[in-house]
Amino acid sequence: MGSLFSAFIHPELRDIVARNKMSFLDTLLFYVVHFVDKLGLWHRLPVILGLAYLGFRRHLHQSYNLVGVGGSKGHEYDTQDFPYRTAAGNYNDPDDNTVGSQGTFFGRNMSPSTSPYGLMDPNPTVVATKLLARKDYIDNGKQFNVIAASWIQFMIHDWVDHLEETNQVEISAPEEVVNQCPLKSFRFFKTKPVPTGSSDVKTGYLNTRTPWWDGSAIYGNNKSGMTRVRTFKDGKLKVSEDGLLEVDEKGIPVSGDVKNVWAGLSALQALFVKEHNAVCDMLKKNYPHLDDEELYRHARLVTAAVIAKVHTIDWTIELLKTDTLLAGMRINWYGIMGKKFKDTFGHVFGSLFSGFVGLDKPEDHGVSYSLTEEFVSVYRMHALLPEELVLRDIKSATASKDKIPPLLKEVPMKEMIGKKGSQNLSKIGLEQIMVSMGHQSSGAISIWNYPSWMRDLVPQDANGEDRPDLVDMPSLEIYRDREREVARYNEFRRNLLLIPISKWEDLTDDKEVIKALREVYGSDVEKLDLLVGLSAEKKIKGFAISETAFVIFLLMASRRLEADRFLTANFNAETYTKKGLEWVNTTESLKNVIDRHFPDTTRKWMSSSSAFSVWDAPPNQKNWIPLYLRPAT
Ligand code: HEM
Repeated sequence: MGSLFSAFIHPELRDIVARNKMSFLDTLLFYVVHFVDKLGLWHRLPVILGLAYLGFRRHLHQSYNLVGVGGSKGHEYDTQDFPYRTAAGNYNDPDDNTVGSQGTFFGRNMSPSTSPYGLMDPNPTVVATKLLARKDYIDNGKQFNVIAASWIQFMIHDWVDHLEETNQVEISAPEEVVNQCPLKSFRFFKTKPVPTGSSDVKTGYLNTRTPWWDGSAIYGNNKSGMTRVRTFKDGKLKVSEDGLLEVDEKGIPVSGDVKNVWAGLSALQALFVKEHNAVCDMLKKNYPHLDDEELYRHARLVTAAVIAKVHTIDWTIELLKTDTLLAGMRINWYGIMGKKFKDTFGHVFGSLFSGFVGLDKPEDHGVSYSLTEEFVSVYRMHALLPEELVLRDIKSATASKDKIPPLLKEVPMKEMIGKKGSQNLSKIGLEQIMVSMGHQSSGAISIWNYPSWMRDLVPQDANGEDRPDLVDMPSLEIYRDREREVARYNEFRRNLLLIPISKWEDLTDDKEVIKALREVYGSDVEKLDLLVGLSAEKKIKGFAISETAFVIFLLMASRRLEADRFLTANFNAETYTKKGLEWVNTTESLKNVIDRHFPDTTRKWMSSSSAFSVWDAPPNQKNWIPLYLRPAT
């Protein structure tokens, strides 16, 4: 494109455009996107124009922000031989049976950081103490509740975790902050670097969970994990009589993933075990000839798709509460013609019209599916967690007009994690914890809002056993991003074609925050750690996360759907069974799932439209203007 146009591009983005060797059309799209960015305009546009912007932006990221790590390791196969989700996530991608299986490389959304700063520059404990540690609890108002916080941990435990080394590192707090650090020093295992055998990204890291949206947080990530959770009768999973997860002789829950669990996560695992078992009952009734294995396989497909759907058209639209995102997420699932059209005519005219789900074949945009380092980094959302769980009394109270159950007690979060958390959960019960979490606002993703109790946390290993070394989580998270060569904030933005900041005032209007940023990073905005930048960034109205994090979501949320054979080519009655597919197609929200297992609970205790907003929030008002014709929210 001529020099006339390039003069208008932010100087630091010119290099990125040149490095990416963009095609003519893409350069044009980039100009449009960049022009809108310069005016800070996209989220203020009417829905239809906002959607066009997001479509252009996503297209650019699909072309320039998918970096494969490690290359192809597997082989082609006949997909008909594997009409089910395997225990370790292999045999999903038709071209390579290993793609997305346990132990494969994390991909990247950009090259590893070129930052000149060292691993300890500045010391992670200084960053954590001065910029992350919670001062006064900031919550999310009525928008997002503690179920929503637990939900995203439930998803993280489905998607990602890094393989560690066996040798440890130690971080010590320097004198300037040591008095404010509950741990003067702490030890942890390094992330294990593995040679990729490729010349572009030479070292990579392995994902110990299956990155597909396959419900591995309840089904396990390999054969032994799967065997542990199954009853091998009628396809069902183990669940205890009180409806919670079974607990083994060591006091550890029996579930697909038990690392760093707390009661909120175990509750969601239990709820979806119940969902799986209910699907098994339904299938057995309709298809009495199916054996245990067949029932298990179909029920897993159905339950995993329900989870993916709840996340896409319920959780995400509460996280990013604007009409444009409401439209965008529904388009991802149903297409622009909407649910009624798709229910009537099936998947026709491609993804724009009918959504990703049910596409003829999976689409990976030329890069084998994986989740990425940058994806993990933007999901560092521990600030969502409160200091205490506020327990509500649902037994003695009768339903009040405002549907708010009386407060029972506040339980410190430390009492709700690990084995102690399991014991406490068994006293509380599934229904009570769901209602309690439903009525409690989650923490806001903001500076100075990292849970205090996580500064001396007892982590659990993959077997659910307490680790001997306590960790300072916010410091550890700063170290992790640097260790895995994830770009720092400004480089991250540039690589996502977002306008970088040139001074602290570009990041935030808060003078106190700017003062603290200067104290830690001086005037060097390039040094700013990603997690701090994501927490400090001015937010778009209605967004509970930063715009920078959102751009990774925009790319990866679609990818999780469109790259998966079981949500595209095999999302059909033959693979799921007719009744199984109907189950997915008639479940629209977490509320539907809760209602199925606790028929009275939401009627009695929930006023809000979504189970992810605080339950006493007023329901969404009917808006008579058709969604696509609405002005900006
Ligand atoms: C009580 C609840 C939770 C506890 C006890 C917990 C604890 C932990 C621990 C100990 C780690 C490993 C740190 C390391 O060695 O690098 C971790 C990683 C992580 N957690 Fe949490 N967490 C909780 C909830 C959440 C929530 C609500 C989110 C929200 C998205 C979340 C997202 C993550 C992510 C993205 C990682 C990085 C995974 C990786 O390195 O691959 N966690 N968490």
